[in-house]
Amino acid sequence: MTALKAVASALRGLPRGVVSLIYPPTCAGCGAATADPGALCPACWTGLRLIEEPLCPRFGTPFAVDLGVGPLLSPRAIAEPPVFGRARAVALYDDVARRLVHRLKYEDRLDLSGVMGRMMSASGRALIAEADCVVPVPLHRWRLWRRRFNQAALLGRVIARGAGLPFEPSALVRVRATRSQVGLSRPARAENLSGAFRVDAAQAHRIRGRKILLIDDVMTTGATCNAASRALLRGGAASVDVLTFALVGDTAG
Ligand SMILES: O=P(O)(O)OC[C@H]1O[C@H](OP(=O)(O)OP(=O)(O)O)[C@H](O)[C@@H]1O
Repeated sequence: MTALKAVASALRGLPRGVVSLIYPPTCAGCGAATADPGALCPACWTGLRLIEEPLCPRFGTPFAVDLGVGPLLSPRAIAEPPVFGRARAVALYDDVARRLVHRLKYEDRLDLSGVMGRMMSASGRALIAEADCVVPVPLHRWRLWRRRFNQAALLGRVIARGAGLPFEPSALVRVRATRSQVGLSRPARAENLSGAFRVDAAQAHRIRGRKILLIDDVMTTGATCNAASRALLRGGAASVDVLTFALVGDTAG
């Protein structure tokens, strides 16, 4: 056993209170002291713009007012119907949600995938109940080599484990080394991702005929999730729903 493993194993054996004395729990959003590990402080909770009903059944975008007329599609869902069936997200990509995603993805805070994944499990309960398996949006192998982890896979693993669903991180592959979507216009984002994914022929049996829950950290235009969903459906998936931590944009109307 390495020294690091021995320390980790010893810490696991200690009562939680003792571990908290050595590593006091801090807020996942801002780093302030909290009572419980993996929790958000009251200020970050308040700052998180959680997405609640009423919302567009396709994109999951919240409506500003409840017209009381049942499920209504957003203008965007009518104008550009997505390839996936339904998308849901925990929060609008604002302030606290942005900070959480950035800490996970760019500051190597892999531990945040636990609390973020559990929030996604709660927001995506209806989608999870109908899914057969969980597939994360893959990174191209070069990006994975540089970053050393795939944030969508970390979140997907937490969600799959919580739901008792099969986790399939290698069924879908990113075959083109696309540039980051950050800074691109809406049409350029769609162009960038066009044909970027395909189902690995050797793994196709894992998704064939299955209802897929596709996981990503953020949805902005939906170009990434559309391209990934298209590849999954071409590869034989029965349907694709999307669950992300954050959704860029404001209310749908
Ligand atoms: O809905 P869209 O307009 O497609 O944008 C969302 C995508 O953009 C970001 O990834 P990015 O391309 O920056 O790659 P990265 O995850 O490797 O940083 C994000 O992680 C989503 O995958």
